[in-house]
Amino acid sequence: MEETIKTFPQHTCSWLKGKLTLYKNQDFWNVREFHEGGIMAQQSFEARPSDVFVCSAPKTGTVWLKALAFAIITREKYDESTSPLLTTMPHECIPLLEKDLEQIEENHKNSCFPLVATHLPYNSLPESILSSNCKIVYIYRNIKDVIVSHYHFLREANKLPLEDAPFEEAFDEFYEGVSWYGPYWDHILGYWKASLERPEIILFLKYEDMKKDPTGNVKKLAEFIGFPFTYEEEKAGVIENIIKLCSFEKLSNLEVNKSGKHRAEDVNVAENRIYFRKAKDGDWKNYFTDEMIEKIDKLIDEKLGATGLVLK
Ligand SMILES: Nc1ncnc2c1ncn2[C@@H]1O[C@H](COP(=O)(O)OS(=O)(=O)O)[C@@H](OP(=O)(O)O)[C@H]1O
Repeated sequence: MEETIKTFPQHTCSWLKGKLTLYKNQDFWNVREFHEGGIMAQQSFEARPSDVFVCSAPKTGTVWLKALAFAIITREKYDESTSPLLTTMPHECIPLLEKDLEQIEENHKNSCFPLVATHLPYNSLPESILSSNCKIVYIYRNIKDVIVSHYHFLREANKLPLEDAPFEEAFDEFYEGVSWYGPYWDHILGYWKASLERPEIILFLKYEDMKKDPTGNVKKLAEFIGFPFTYEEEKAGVIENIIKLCSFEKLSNLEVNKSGKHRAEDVNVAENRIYFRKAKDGDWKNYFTDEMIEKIDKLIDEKLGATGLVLK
């Protein structure tokens, strides 16, 4: 498969000094390994109706959503002082469809753990997920903060200091649609259209809304994935405890997330700390010029104006 993928349209990111090459297949850009994993999942993955998919474009709040979903479904077994989230990076708590097929199959055989994560666009999800009517939770975020987050993540993952990685070039590339699992607007649009057709199986969450109203959104999430909180749990403060456990302040200060490594055995090894940067709404204001603001707002109006989604 490696050779086939090398025949796809490709783009080497010059602002990353050529350290990253993305390939385009099925209308989205990705690194070779994750395209391979996605194609393998499409060919062989058999979903179970009880599987719950945590879906997102990168840098939109994936780690947060994973931590919350994990804490919600494991809350009978663990509390905020015993949770595996205290010692394990959230990405390692939920298998990734385009990477961890074996682990997902093991979970199917040996446990009732329902969570699977993926960054795949909706149109590239394995058919069995849709025909099994699996629940899908999707998170999206203001595009400007996603661009800044994407920039820093790739810069850090490729060990480039700020002065060697021009933000303007990273912006232009993202604007042209060349981003990890991008174009970002197409990613959102795929899940958005599907959520209109099948609202009973797709829950749309927005990063900024979750920050404004964590309790309401965590309750909504728990209900949607089939693990609603009881009245007694609400009274006992279980929701607030989960929110605190999964907060940026808590997770980013844990030793595992400060000094651990994600996929330590893998070619794509990354330091856990780079998944926890600032988590601030509006950090883009420190990076965008007026011209960038105008360009991206116009693009989003064109691409997503009809949806009513607000990404500015
Ligand atoms: N617990 C929690 N709460 C709120 N926000 C959080 C949390 N953990 C991580 N973050 C911020 O999310 C951004 C990373 O996005 P993703 O998790 O989608 O990245 S990835 O796709 O898994 O690589 C990245 O945003 P930026 O800080 O703006 O870069 C992280 O800092």
